Amino acid sequence: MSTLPHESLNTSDSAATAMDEEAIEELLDELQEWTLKHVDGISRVEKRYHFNDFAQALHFTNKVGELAEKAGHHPALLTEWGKVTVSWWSHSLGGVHRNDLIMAARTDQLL
Ligand SMILES: C[C@H](O)[C@H](O)[C@H]1CNC2=NC(N)=NC(=O)C2=N1
Repeated sequence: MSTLPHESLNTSDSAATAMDEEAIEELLDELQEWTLKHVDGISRVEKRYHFNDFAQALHFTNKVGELAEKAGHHPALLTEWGKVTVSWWSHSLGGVHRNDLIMAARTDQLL
């Protein structure tokens, strides 16, 4: 069982380094269907969720938005008919932090 969904975000400066790929992949093993992507040279963790129509996809998008606002950590969200793509990375670090994996786990719990 992954502890990720129950962890608090670490916002201290001493924790402000992006994870290397091996460490990210190890944590991704604890999650379902999240993958490591690179966009413009920046790592992110990404998952596509499937729904029956646009309204359900939009509802989920808004729930992710609420989660993000509460945490003060924000994803990229792409809402389409029947699907939502959620991408987490830390803009300030230009890469993936453990916090992003925690947010990924919390996103799964919204379903
Ligand atoms: C001031 C504010 O906390 C920062 O701009 C936050 C907001 N949300 C954020 N979200 C993400 N994913 N990465 C960040 O670096 C980030 N920075």
